[in-house]
Amino acid sequence: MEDAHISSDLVRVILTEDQINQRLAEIAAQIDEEYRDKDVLLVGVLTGAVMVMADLSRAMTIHCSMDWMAISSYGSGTQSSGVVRILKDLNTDISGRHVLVVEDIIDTGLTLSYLVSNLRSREPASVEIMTMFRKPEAAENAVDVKWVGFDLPNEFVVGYGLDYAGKYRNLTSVATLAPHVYS
Ligand SMILES: O=P(O)(O)OC[C@H]1O[C@H](OP(=O)(O)OP(=O)(O)O)[C@H](O)[C@@H]1O
Ligand code: HPA
Repeated sequence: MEDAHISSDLVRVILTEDQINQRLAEIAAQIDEEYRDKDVLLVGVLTGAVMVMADLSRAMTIHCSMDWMAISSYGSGTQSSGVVRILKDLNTDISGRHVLVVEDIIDTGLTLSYLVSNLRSREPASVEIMTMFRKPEAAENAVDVKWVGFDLPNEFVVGYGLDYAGKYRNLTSVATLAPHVYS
């Protein structure tokens, strides 16, 4: 029977829970300022953004609404399939609304470039992006991101919403996985 504790599968912690919380507080203060006089709709991208949406929204002190989309490009592995699909659309009509997309990670940037052009076609008052993590390759699919928590090295990481094969999302830090996990 494999060890049920997540920690036995980790090699290196890249970001601690404290670092994540501190950065979230800084970003939440900037978002408060930006949307002080606007009715902002936070759009979380399922499933990975659940953690950042919950923590960011509670670090904010202004009113906000929330909605969710599910988009898939990764299947169950570590490589983007390159094909982006909407699995669940918004419940909200965003025409004339100020939309802030909340993401866990921008890796290739494919998911967000598709999502942002899709949202813009619905004629919102504005669309901005907040992502907790960003990988170097994101620069290739130019998406204009207003708030980035952390720039990460180009390796596969898990935790704080990020999964491998559906697991590790509930890790409170961000870490790399041991080779035995992939074999
Ligand atoms: O910039 P990209 O290369 O497109 O990658 C980023 C996307 O990949 C992950 O989603 P995934 O499709 O794995 O779904 P999940 O959130 O349910 O894990 C992540 O949550 C982003 O939405
Ligand atoms: O490094 C990653 N980890 C988990 N999910 C991801 N989706 C894109 N990049 C990653």
